[in-house]
Amino acid sequence: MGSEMSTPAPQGGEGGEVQQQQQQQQAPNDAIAQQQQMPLHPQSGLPSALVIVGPSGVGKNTLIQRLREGNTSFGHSVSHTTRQPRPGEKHGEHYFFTSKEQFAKEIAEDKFIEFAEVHGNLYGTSVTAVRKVLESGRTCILDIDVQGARLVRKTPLKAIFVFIAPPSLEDLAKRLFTRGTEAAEQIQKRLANAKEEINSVNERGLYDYLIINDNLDDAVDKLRAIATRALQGLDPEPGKVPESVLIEDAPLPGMPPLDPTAPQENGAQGLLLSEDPPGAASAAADPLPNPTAAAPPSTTANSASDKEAQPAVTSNGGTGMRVVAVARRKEKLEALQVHMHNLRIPPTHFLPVVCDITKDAEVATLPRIVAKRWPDAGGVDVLINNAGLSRNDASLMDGNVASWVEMLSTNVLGTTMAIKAAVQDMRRRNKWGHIINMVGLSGHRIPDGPQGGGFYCATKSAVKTITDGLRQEARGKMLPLRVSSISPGVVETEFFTVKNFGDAEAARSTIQNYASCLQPQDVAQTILWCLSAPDHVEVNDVVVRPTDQLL
Ligand SMILES: Nc1ncnc2c1ncn2[C@@H]1O[C@H](COP(=O)(O)OP(=O)(O)OP(=O)(O)O)[C@@H](O)[C@H]1O
Ligand SMILES: Nc1nc2c(ncn2[C@@H]2O[C@H](COP(=O)(O)O)[C@@H](O)[C@H]2O)c(=O)[nH]1
Repeated sequence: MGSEMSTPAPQGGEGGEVQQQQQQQQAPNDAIAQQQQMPLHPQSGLPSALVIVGPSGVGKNTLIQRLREGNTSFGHSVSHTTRQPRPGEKHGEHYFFTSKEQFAKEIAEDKFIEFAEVHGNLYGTSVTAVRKVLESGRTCILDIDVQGARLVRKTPLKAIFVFIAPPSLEDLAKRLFTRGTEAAEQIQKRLANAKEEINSVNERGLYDYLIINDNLDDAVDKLRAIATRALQGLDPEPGKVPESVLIEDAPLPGMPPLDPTAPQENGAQGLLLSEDPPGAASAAADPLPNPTAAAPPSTTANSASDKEAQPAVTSNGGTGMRVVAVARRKEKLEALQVHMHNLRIPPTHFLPVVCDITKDAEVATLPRIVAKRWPDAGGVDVLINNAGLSRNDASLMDGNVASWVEMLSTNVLGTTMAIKAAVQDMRRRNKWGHIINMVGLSGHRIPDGPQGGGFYCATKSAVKTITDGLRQEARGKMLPLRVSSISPGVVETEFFTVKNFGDAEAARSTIQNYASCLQPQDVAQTILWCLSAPDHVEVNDVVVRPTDQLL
């Protein structure tokens, strides 16, 4: 996720030095040991510290202020910073505003438990500031960035770590702009760093709690319960950070306003999911059309990221479908978004979402994202599972196990988790739509070849069985869910490039073995045909291949 988001870690120049110095900060507790009259690691029963982390503008200070209102049990460690004070900020109250030279001197004097370069300025927590609060028998609150949290984790300071996340990057951007304390350029920098900071939630063992600061009162209540534990010196409760966390992406900035007189789509929504592997496309004989597109009410599709996805996604033209395109590669989705914009498809009808379909928590969030972005849409009515990743080092005799795992988790588990998320959304609304899985010819036969496409074919056979199994399950429960699969032969997509680990030349020579290939539009048309069948007709499987493809 978020390859464009830069990291907040210092790089080069002053930042580079900071990083080196941080690395030398092997035992920040040395500084503590030298200076302490009382230990920073209180005995059990005494208050723990509370470390609050989160991207700039998420509301950390607001929450801390609300927590401390009328409650003297919580103290705030005042940090040092080299950034300029904002209007109204007071030295010694909001920060100790310090010159770079003074900050460097204090680093050399081992004054800090942790310090880091954040958004271009230095920030640090002094031992004295923390001790001052602890000595008064209160819980000390540290409001620090991710790098600082990692460093504090290594000290003996007994603390509970809480990550505050925004409901979406869009909300975060709004908050920073509304706060109005930074210039646009600084806001862009903070937003660019936010994605990486949010990703730190997935670092095992870094945080004890995750709070999404959506409704402020709810977030304050949650923080108060955690802070009370810290005050009582209790250990954090286990399992309070989900295994994987996805925060919805912000829309692309800078799109020109749409022409209000341009014709508008209307109607259905659906998801288009695609495999979107880090490289390109795949296997022996029948690559999947990378984009699979469209459907009525709400369509979600995985692996909608490739250029080839465009015809499929844009095939919603004239059908009134609203399409959610889901893929791992943000830059591909952005290109698709620009393309849709140029086609005058309004944001009400096309929603790109970055999501790794091998991550259960991310996939499970998709219907919630659709509901939030398109509250009028109801939910997901159509799911198109396009996941189809193949690797050329996956022979059954001596293949790479990592490639087997990658194919299995993308093609089989990704598809199944997406089905579960879509079906649960349909059940919640008691509105049953259509699920279309891309099986491919590989789900029906194994092509010849010394490289061996057997494992890929096994995953596609599994998708075929899952398609049939889902239909049986729906029938058994008397649900009017329609389940179809499409089995294309060779389609000209990135499939072979991914299969060859990005080697475009190898991909080209594979494609040249075929006089002609299917184009993504051909597959998109087949999808539309399945969807257009009257309610009492369920297309089960459509095999479609280039006229001159033999096997
Ligand atoms: N739940 C919320 N809903 C809407 N707005 C909020 C919410 N929480 C905080 N805000 C607003 O968001 C803005 C940023 O909040 P705040 O200054 O507390 O963020 P912060 O995380 O401390 O930022 P920084 O790290 O830059 O110091 C403020 O204008 C605040 O009023
Ligand atoms: N590592 C540290 N990070 C800190 C400290 N004090 C604040 N911060 C973080 O910096 C950003 C920006 O703060 P702002 O006041 O300029 O908006 C924010 O996210 C804080 O969490 C510190 O002592 N160490």
